[in-house]
Amino acid sequence: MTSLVRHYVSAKKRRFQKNGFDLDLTYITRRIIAMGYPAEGTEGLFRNPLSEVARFLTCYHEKHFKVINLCSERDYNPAKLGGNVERIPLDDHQIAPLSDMLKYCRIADEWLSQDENNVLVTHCKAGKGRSGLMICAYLLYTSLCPSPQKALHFFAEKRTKNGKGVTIPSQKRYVGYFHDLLEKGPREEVELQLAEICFTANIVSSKDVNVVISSLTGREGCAPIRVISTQESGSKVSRSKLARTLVMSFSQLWICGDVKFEFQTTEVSLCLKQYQHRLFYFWLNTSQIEGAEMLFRSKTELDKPSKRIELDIQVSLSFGGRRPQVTMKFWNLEVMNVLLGEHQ
Ligand SMILES: O=P(O)(O)O[C@@H]1[C@@H](OP(=O)(O)O)[C@H](OP(=O)(O)O)[C@H](O)[C@H](OP(=O)(O)O)[C@H]1OP(=O)(O)O
Repeated sequence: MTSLVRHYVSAKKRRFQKNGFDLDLTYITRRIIAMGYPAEGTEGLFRNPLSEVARFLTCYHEKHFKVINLCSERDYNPAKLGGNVERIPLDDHQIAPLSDMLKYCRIADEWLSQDENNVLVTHCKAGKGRSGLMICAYLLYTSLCPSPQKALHFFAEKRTKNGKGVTIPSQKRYVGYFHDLLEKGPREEVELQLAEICFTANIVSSKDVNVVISSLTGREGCAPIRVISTQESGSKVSRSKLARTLVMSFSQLWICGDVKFEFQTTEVSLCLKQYQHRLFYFWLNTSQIEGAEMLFRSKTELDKPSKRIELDIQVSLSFGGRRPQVTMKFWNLEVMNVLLGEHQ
């Protein structure tokens, strides 16, 4: 019964089923493993049981495995997996800053180059989104894959039966950003002046929309820079219900680093309490924006879009100016250069 539940939960991911093992675990290459969370207690009934993961690793890779836990939402005692466990905490369904992607690659490279028999085991919760993001970064770092598209395809084919590995558009975008970092070196940190958000969607004709703009601030997580609500009369918003278009304008709104835009509507629950319903979100890194506009042409380009949004949605951000970063420091250019220097 538990086996059926585990198979159901691991869905289309390829499992390791040999010699009495049945785990949500896949060899992406001979030395790179992705797996689902090694869980204990009730969670172990429907995910990989931690004791089975420990037994597998000891049986196949004794003293030659290192585990990287990418979950920010849960943890376990590293000793239960032999002690050689490192954590790079990332939030579920979100991006990793480029510095964390580089950190992962450095840890992987150092470990794998120590001994031909060493393997690297990466997991998040499902071992698909966040793990895929980091493993794709490493496939590029080691030139095993020549392009972001090839890396994403390679991971998806190895890890899943339906070719759906990293599916969140912002995570895919960050694999592209990482490739750019490897090819061209770190870019100068820039601040962008956000001049306008233009939003065309079915929801505009019937609902008020709130946009929460937040910025990644290292380990403190994501801090809101600005919340814009079309309900507030003070904000500069123009709406055409017929054209289903909403335009929000700003004069002095500067954004920098890894920035998240989350679009929401205010809804009322059955018990008459107000709550924010998320419509979709996306991430960008300001240094990677080259033109004066960033455009999302359809629902498929947005992260975790709500069922309430129709396919033909369009969102654009217009930037009024750019300047070298002066007020905030997200990742240290010097350190990035040193790390990349050693790589090249
Ligand atoms: O792709 P989906 O919709 O199956 O979402 C995965 C989630 O499945 P769910 O939606 O809860 O059934 C999945 O959750 P569960 O394992 O199903 O609890 C994870 O959150 C996974 O992210 P990651 O691989 O841990 O980074 C999620 O993967 P991403 O969507 O973040 O790629």
